[in-house]
Amino acid sequence: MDDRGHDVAPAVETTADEIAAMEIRGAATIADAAAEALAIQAERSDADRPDAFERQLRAAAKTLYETRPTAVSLPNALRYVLAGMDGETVAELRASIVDRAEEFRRDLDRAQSKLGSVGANRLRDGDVVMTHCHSTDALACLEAAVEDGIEIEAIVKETRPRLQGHITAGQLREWGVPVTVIVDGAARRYLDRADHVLVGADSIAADGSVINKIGTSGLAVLARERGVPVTVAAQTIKLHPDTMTGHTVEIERRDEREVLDEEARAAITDGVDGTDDGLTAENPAFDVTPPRYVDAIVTEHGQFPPETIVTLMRELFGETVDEPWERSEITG
Ligand SMILES: O=P(O)(O)OC[C@H]1O[C@H](OP(=O)(O)O)[C@H](O)[C@@H]1O
Repeated sequence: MDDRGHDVAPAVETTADEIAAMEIRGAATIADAAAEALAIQAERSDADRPDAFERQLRAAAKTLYETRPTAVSLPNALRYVLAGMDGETVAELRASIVDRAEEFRRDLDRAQSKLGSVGANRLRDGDVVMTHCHSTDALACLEAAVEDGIEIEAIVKETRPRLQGHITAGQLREWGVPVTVIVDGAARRYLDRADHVLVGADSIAADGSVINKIGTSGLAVLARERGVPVTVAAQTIKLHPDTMTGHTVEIERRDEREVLDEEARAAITDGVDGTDDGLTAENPAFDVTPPRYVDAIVTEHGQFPPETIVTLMRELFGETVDEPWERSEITG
């Protein structure tokens, strides 16, 4: 039994804890880790009957699902792997989950590199690209451009509160791309030098809204004002099936200490008598960028104006929202 009351393998619990603590982070990376964790659960299951095995797998999926609410790649991954569970015996069920998870992880990799080539086509020699946060999908576009010999430069927003822009800067420097790191508040000033804004996504809604790291929507509005095109790099695993029937995407609120740690709080409240309950910090991790501020969503199936993404969603999911991230209950 884990802390959450689920009967799951300790390795699954560890993965769940790492996702919650953002040691494993980024929508695609989370999906990959979740699929791997389900395979580990299958391999290590001590169930002696098929129904017990299935229950354990669903409990593992639930443990992983309850970690973070915004990136739809997580439930999409879990549903896809669970939907492949098939067989009459524990051994058959186990093999089906392990194979399905492997297939999922392979496809995820392939989708990202295909998306990278599509995105690289938008870039030209000498282009300056402004980034926000750290997105492996966005970086795949820049990597493909570098591999094609296109000379680019990057302006990297540091991305408070967790400074994930530093990861982007490190990766780009490894590829030899000149990088200028700026504070988030400097974006408008530096957009004058940018030819593109390129970001990732945690979820894409059916109306083409992009849910991504907090600060993305402000950046997109500024980019529109400056006439700089905004490109969103997002594999189709980021398409949110529930939004096709009018559901909204939950925005994760993280601990206020990421914004205001104890030392900073103490410095502000220095001189205030007793506990200062009047000082709070808010920490929404994501925001929603309306489709009118986005020029293109780049996927492994090509690039789309955001308003047309629903057509791709219908093609992939069908009217019943079954494919390719097949529906099946995460809980038993
Ligand atoms: O899937 P990839 O492109 O790697 O990342 C997509 C998005 O996931 C991240 O969220 P967080 O850092 O997990 O909160 C960022 O918002 C990033 O743009």
